[in-house]
Amino acid sequence: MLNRFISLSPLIGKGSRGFQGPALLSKRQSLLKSGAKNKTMSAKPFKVLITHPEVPQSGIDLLKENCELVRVESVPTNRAELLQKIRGVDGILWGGHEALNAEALDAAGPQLKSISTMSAGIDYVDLDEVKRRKIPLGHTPTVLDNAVADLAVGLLIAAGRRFHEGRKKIETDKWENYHLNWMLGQDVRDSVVGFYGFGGIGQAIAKRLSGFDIDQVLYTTRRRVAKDIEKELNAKKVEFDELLAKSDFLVIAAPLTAATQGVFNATAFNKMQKTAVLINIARGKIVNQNDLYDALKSNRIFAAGLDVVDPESLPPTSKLLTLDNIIILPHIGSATNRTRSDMATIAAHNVLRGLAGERMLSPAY
Ligand SMILES: O=CC(=O)O
Repeated sequence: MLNRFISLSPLIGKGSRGFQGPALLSKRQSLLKSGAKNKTMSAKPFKVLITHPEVPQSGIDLLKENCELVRVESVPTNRAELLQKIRGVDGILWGGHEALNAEALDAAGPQLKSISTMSAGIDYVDLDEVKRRKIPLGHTPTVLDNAVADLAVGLLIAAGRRFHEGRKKIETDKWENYHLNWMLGQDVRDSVVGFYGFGGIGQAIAKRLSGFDIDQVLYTTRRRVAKDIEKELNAKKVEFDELLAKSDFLVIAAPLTAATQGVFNATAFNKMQKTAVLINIARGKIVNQNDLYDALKSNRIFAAGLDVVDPESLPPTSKLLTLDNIIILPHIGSATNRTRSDMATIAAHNVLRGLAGERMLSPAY
């Protein structure tokens, strides 16, 4: 009966999975444009909590057709409000990055059938707890690949070509371009670009960089990517040590897990080239920040560009901010209007599909 009311299969293709790479992007784009035109019902059988007041209207409009919406109003999220409003809901669109754990699931109650985050990374979710309760969980990878990839390319050039340091030179009246070797940076042309993690975001970055005449893409992942993707992107899977040794630019694009936490530490930096540039658009905790500070301060590596740090917010007193050879952004990889709206659309579809007992568009497990 539930399926009859809110099945999205005709709209999004039964069993369709989340985006797996550039090849499938066009399919996702047409999905997003198609919108959801479900049959309007007189009674709304589901109660869905929206945990953040700024979830874009695209997602709200989809959900409100068939669901009674309950909304958290506070920003940053007031946990007490969330825990009170979560009681008795059937579905949740988890709009922020606050802990989705046993406390929240207990407060919701056993009728909870469907949750989607509005993020690609789900390191703030207690996944074991969600799985144990057999609650379908969705997330929103892929729709943010392009926005994050654009930002990563920006960071890579900004760090390699010393944008931040250049700006400081002007501010401190140290414009010394009468020196021929002043402010020289690293070429992207003919460089080896390494990826630690090579999913949709990594591949979207590599695709963009092919326009910069790079020499080769290397990547380290658990599983090899499809051969046609390797061919298209001139990419080769290598062991971590080779990645460290050969990359001129090394981009971290892997999820934060127990296995990836702290992997970029002093040992790793000591295996990198002195001219190497490190980019992190994934999660701050993958990098040991003290070791990164030392590596940059001693010019053990050339520069770093970070969109993610640990903790977030980074305190303004952080010693990282005293360095010239680092550029740091406040985790804005997916922060474009269109991407945020697409994320809300996919999250809403996930929630609706979970409520209908159907496979989510982007299941997280
Ligand atoms: O970092 C952003 C995300 O995981 O969506």
